[in-house]
Amino acid sequence: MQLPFMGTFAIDDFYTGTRAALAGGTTMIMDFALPQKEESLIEAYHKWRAWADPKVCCDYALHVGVTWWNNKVPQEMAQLTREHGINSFKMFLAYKDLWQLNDEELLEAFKACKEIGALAQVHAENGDIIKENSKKLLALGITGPEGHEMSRPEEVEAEATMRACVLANQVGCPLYVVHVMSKSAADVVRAKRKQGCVVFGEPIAASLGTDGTHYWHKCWRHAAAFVMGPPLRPDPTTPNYLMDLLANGDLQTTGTDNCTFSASQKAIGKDDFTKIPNGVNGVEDRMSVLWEKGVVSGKMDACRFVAVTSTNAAKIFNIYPRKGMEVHGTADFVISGGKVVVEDGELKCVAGAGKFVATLPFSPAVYSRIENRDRVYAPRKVIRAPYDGVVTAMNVTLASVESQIDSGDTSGISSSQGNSFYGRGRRSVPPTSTSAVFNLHESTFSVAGDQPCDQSPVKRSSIKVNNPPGGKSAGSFW
Ligand SMILES: NC(=O)NCCC(=O)O
Ligand SMILES: [Zn+2]
Repeated sequence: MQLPFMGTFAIDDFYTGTRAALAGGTTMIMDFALPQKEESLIEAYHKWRAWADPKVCCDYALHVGVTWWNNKVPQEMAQLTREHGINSFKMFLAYKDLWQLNDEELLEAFKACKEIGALAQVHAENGDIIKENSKKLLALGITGPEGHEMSRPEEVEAEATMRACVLANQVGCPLYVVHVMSKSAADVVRAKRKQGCVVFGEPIAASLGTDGTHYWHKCWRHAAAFVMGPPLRPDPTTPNYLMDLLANGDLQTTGTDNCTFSASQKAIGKDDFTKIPNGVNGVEDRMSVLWEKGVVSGKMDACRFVAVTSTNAAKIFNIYPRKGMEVHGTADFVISGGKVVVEDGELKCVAGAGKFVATLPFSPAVYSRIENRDRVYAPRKVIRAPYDGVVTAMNVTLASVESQIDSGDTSGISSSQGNSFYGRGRRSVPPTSTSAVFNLHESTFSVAGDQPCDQSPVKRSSIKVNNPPGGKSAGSFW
């Protein structure tokens, strides 16, 4: 609501926006407080509270954006979590030169979230690629809304989604992917969840209800109305696909990213698609779109509808159980905070009646698995008896080794020296043990065939290793 963005302000403010939410059956919203570069996160939070508190008609909470990085930012994040009821932070992989963080900053932000029990959220698109593609398209004379989608196709969203999942997983941070707009990005979320990552995916009313073919509409005003980031996808099977994933549990919640601009605001970009303010509506329509495309279509039952529109988000953002709502398909009556605010289609909401809802850190729905993983997968050292054999003296030269061998004194030479590059021809070194038994568990292993501790008189032919001991790994270690 009223987001300052791309040279203007989103046209829904906290009054009209929350009024619309209630009219559609939504009794609490979560908005984003997004600091400008270098602006204090705490100041941005207070600014949004001052905008919202006198105007909201329903309850609301805030996510705060981490739109730039220095060593003060994690301190402010911790303070927001401790003192101001913020338990989620949004990081942008897009909007280069405005809000975009690089990978190093993302890692720091993810580490900070984990430390304070917050949920990391990402806007997943590769801003560097978008910048490059936009330049090319504009140079080709493609200035209309279709250029918006062409500059940031599915792959650009999927890459950033994958990168965010990997970075977050590497530091054990739970991740929430906002506005999942494409089949490819949804597939990444699904695959990462199957691999055990703690990641949640949120399609929105727009991506579930319509598609990106509108960007090619002949009426500029019509096409521009659909411009948002990441874009709606021209593949018309996308909404059904996302709904199926939502129905079967691969995606978890539904948002809107409600960020509306009038036609005249969109027209800031009438000659250049990169200047069209990004954002679409949805806060009033979300429940109806979900009911129609989710339940009436037969993809999900009423209980799953409640879960994906309300309960799952409440659990993830640690404000469950606190809300209760009975629905009859459309919002004939809406009760918010014990008061009837919609009765027979008539809105009876009051500005300032909503209250700020603090969100506490370490949401059990998010952190119980993280804590379990940390405990089970914690790196552990192998407990073993100390090595009590010979240790090679450092700075041993070839000459000194050879003179020791010639004199028959091999006590100071480790077996690895004996079989080193220089030692290959000297198999006449007398074995210190006559046993031919070879304990692979206690040896190091050379794919070249020679065992560094091999003192058996039996000369072995080379060993071809197709599979390393312990099996193959998908990683790079082997
Ligand atoms: N999504 C969008 O186009 N506008 C709102 C800002 C953002 O989250 O990207
Ligand atoms: Zn976003």
